[in-house]
Amino acid sequence: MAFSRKDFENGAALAEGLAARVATALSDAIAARGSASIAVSGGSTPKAFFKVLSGKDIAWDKVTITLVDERFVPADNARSNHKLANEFLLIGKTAAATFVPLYHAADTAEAAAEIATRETAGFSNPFDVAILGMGNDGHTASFFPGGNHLVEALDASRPRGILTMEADGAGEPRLTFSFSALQDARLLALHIEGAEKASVLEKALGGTDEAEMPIRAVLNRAMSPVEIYWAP
Ligand SMILES: O=C1O[C@H](COP(=O)(O)O)[C@@H](O)[C@H](O)[C@H]1O
Repeated sequence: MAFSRKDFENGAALAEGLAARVATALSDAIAARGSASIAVSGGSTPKAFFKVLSGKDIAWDKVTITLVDERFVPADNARSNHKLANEFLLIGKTAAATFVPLYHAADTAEAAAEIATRETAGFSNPFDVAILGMGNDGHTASFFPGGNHLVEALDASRPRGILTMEADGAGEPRLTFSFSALQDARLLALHIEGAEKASVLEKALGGTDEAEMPIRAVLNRAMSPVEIYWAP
């Protein structure tokens, strides 16, 4: 288990701190390899972080952005993570980046996952940056407790790519990067806010049952150290 935790006074300070860390990681990647890749989470937590990151003065035209996970819904759906990215991240300077969605208007989520796996293969090995979130049920990405493909999704030996996931707590069918594709990101961060998420994190750190709390896979056996960013 390798992790560090940075606590901030409030969400605004966290957004500044995490955006500065990510901007430096992306700039370092561009300097070293000529391009950079980042996978970001959706949900309600990342909005302030996205806004600060979108103002960072880096070579966004050399950056590819995708999502850690997505609902099987089009980008105009209120629950789409792509819509969240459009509104809070792909604005300002970040608009020069290339965005690669996970959702595709295929007949099935499985068909969309195959397309997304093909379209992300060129820049996800490994990601320069992956920013994970965590739900109060201990899910991260779309690794949900009770998920129909949870075992495959958490299998580190599985080829990196996108899987589908259905679970009682997930709402729509989901598309998610595999654990294998996220766990070796050069910068692997977990962004959580609020007292409840702090308690969920403590519980996760106190056990090993990944079926109960899939975030434990990341905390316990990711290849990269996990940098935890928290604010009340
Ligand atoms: O379903 C999702 O939820 C998690 C956590 O979201 P939050 O609203 O509690 O911040 C998120 O990390 C994931 O990307 C999203 O699809």
